[in-house]
This record gives sequence, structure tokens and C-alpha cells, in this order.
Amino acid sequence: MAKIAVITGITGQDGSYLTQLLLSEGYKVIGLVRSYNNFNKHGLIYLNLIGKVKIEECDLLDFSSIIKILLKYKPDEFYNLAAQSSVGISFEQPIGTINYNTQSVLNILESVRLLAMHTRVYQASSSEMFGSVNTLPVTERTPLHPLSPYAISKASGYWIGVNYRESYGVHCVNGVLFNHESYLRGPHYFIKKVIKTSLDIKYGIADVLKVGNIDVKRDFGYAPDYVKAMWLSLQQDIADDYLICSGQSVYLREIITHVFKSLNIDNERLVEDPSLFRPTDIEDIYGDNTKAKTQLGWHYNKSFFEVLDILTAEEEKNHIK
Ligand SMILES: C[C@H]1O[C@H](OP(=O)(O)OP(=O)(O)OC[C@H]2O[C@@H](n3cnc4c(=O)[nH]c(N)nc43)[C@H](O)[C@@H]2O)[C@@H](O)[C@@H](O)C1=O
Repeated sequence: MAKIAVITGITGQDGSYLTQLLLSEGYKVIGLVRSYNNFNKHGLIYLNLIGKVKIEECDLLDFSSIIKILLKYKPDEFYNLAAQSSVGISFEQPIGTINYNTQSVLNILESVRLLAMHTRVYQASSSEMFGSVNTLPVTERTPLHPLSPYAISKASGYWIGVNYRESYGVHCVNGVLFNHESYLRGPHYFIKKVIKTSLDIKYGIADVLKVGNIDVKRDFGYAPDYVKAMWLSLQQDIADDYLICSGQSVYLREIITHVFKSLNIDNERLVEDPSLFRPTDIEDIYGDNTKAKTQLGWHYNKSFFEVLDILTAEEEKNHIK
């Protein structure tokens, strides 16, 4: 019998690529959306997944909605990817971000516990929860020091997952993902914005690329490869936590230089705008992916400049000229 997987946040970048992967592995996939009449189908259309997944309405803040889904489908696996996922927005909406990102995790795990289901739960944790770090690379044992409301909410979700595992034996895995990008990334994230705006400049649609603080470093990877690690992490019989990252960080400034050079754009088109700086930002972060590679058999060895070339080519192919 086909395994059943529920995915929250199915309309996002990771939800779309994970759906594609699970379908190819023979799963029946149920995608949860807040409103059936009004959900963003872009990612599912782009990957030709419409009609291949069952979409259900479910408000993750409403405990009973989750219970109904669990009773109806009795899923083998439950991937919780839904969140207010923008660090930038979390500074404007701290209460909404913290409420949603923690309450939703709690509702899911409490439902699984109360129904005594054997559903394995994947919680999308984030490298942002490490925040101010003293020693690099970050490992699964690095202490948390979150620097934004988003990071606080993800740290809280992480500990809720650990606690349900340790206290109640719920099979909950935290996949701690570092920045990961794809063509399906939302338009306001840094990498998508740099590539899309650079193409707009090349084709005369935009004049300049306006960015915030680009003298920071991040560990970026390729989303379609990272969802494979999510899936592998739920195939282990003992629930555990894993860092999913490339193992290297790059300066954001170098990323812009690389994209501008590949598209032949003059450096004068870059505008650094202090109004786009965040109140606090991580200066440098990269992780150690040894555990994911050895215990999950996950493979990843792309340099981010290679990923940038893949993304720039894909964006250009789809760019409205
Ligand atoms: C791991 C983590 O990854 C993502 O969060 P994020 O790192 O905030 O992603 P981003 O692409 O918005 O920013 C990356 C960096 O780029 C800097 N930056 C400079 N100038 C602009 C700029 O103009 N726009 C944006 N968006 N960022 C800028 C910004 O300050 C930051 O240092 C989410 O998936 C999140 O859910 C998650 O968990």
C-alpha cells in the first residue's frame, strides 16, 4: 500500500519540491492550505503537480482541524513546513510570527500524541535559531542564541519537537535547514531578488538592484537537494535532529558580483540602502553536515556559485522578455 504523507506549507518552495519527490517515491500526498479557494498554485503548476495531490483546508491554529486530517488520512508521515518564514517580516510582526510558528507545531504534536498515532513528524527548523554563534561550523550541539522574532519562534518549535520526542515518545525529527534556494523561492528573498532584478536590469525593466547589508556571510544550498534530506530524515527508525547545509558560507556581496558578471551588468547598478538593513543580522554562519551525510546517506557537494549559475539560467528561461 502507498505510504501517506501530509505536507503543511505545500504551496511554498520546499512544499512543492518535496511533493515532487514523495510522488516519485510512490506516496499519496495530502497538501494542507489555509483556504481552498485562495491558495497560491504557482509552485505546483510549475512542477506539473496539480491534480496529483489532494488539497485539504486546514487551519493549523485550529486544533480540531488537525485532528480531523489525522483521523481521515492516518498519515505515515507529516511534514510541517508551514510558517511565517520571513526573518525580515518577523521584525514588523513579532507577535503574529511567534504565535503562529509555535502554536502550529504544538497543535500538530499534541494531536498526534492525543490520538496515539504512529505518524512520524518532520519539523522544519532553521539555522536562524543559532543566531549569534561563537564557534563555526555550527553542529547539532551548538547552543541557540536567536537574533530575531522568527529565530525565537523556530527555536521554540525546535524545543517543542525535542520535548514531545523525549517526554511522550512522539517520532519527531527536527531538520535544521540553512538558507536554500530555487527558482520557486519567493520574490522577496535575497537570492531570488538578486537574480530576478539583475535580469530585469539586463532586459531594461529595472535600473538598479537595491539591497540591505551585503557584508554578511551565509551557508546557501539548493532546495531540490535539501528536500531529499527531509525525506531521508523521516526514514530512520529513531527520531533525531539533523543539520542540512552545504558546509560553507559566502559573502552576499560576492554573490552579487558573480551574478552581475555572468549577466554583464555594471557594478554601478548596485545600490546599498541602509533602510533595508535588519535591526540585527547574523554576521557569518555555516554548518557541519557530517551527521546528515553519514547517518542519512545524504549527498551534497554543490558550490553555491554552481547553484547560482543553475538558478540564473532557469530564471532567464522563464523571464518575461
Ligand atoms: C535559514 C533561513 O533562510 C531564510 O531567511 P533569511 O536568511 O532571512 O533569507 P533572505 O534571503 O531574506 O536573507 C538572506 C540574507 O540577505 C540579507 N539581505 C541583504 N539585502 C537584502 C534584501 O534586499 N532582501 C533580503 N530579503 N535580504 C537581504 C539579509 O539581511 C540576510 O542576511 C528563510 O528561508 C528563513 O525561513 C530561514 O529559516
